[in-house]
Amino acid sequence: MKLSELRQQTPLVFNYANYVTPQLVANVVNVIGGSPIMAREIEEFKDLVSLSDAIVVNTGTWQREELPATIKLIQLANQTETVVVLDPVAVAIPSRSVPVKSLISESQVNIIRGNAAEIAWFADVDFASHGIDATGDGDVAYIAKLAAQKTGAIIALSGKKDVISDGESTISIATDVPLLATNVGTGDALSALIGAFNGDSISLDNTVRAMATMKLAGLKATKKVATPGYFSNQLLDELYLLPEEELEDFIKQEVTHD
Ligand SMILES: Nc1ncnc2c1ncn2[C@@H]1O[C@H](COP(=O)(O)OP(=O)(O)O)[C@@H](O)[C@H]1O
Ligand SMILES: Cc1ncsc1CCOP(=O)(O)O
Ligand SMILES: [Mg+2]
Repeated sequence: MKLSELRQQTPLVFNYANYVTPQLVANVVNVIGGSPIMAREIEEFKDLVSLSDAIVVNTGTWQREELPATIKLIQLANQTETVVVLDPVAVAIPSRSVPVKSLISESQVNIIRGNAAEIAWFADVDFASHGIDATGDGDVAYIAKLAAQKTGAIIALSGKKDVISDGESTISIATDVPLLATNVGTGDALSALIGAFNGDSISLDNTVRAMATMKLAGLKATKKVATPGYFSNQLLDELYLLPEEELEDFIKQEVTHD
């Protein structure tokens, strides 16, 4: 959906969040115009999925014992055709990849949002990482396309260059906003934004719009502040104030089709 539609429809975004960044994630959903809710009680899933427009599963602080509940959550979302976004934090670390493999084989994730190292794991390509961060170099457009073909999900690969691919079309936004990488949780918040923008229907365009929203708000914040602490607050303000026309112009100028 477009930004004005998002602000009108206030999509309810159910975040199965990590315990590091839920406040930032909830605020980003709120200031853009959506409505966040965080939960992890299995008894609540049926009600919450029936009320939600998007489900965002972040495995950042996941415990292995949560796997059956998470599969159940995604299966419920699949039954109601509610979009599911997966944020597979540091999935390339071998012990973390085991439950993610089960999750994607037993339930259908519609969109996977991760940094280049996380997405490279789905593409079966080596890419250097350091904990939650991607540190390597590689052909990110190729990696995103391959990951989309292997998983059947839309891939939203974030970094200096964002790439969105469904395995056929591949789209890039190469806008460098280094301060976005200084705040832990911008990736998690981006995944929730992707859920919000895809709340009415799942598409490459809606995913591009969400990625462009974070880049443009970050770019605008960078023009006003220069350090990470102020940047975090300014980013929320820029998301809150973002004019739809500016976003659509930014997309026209910055988005390239590979
Ligand atoms: N080096 C960078 N230059 C510009 N933007 C970046 C850079 N690294 C990350 N971003 C932006 O920061 C946001 C979070 O992405 P990323 O840091 O890749 O996720 P994660 O926090 O999950 O590793 C995205 O909007 C992405 O475009
Ligand atoms: C530090 C940390 N540890 C586990 S999850 C997490 C936050 C990850 O946030 P992001 O993926 O947005 O950088
Ligand atoms: Mg991340």
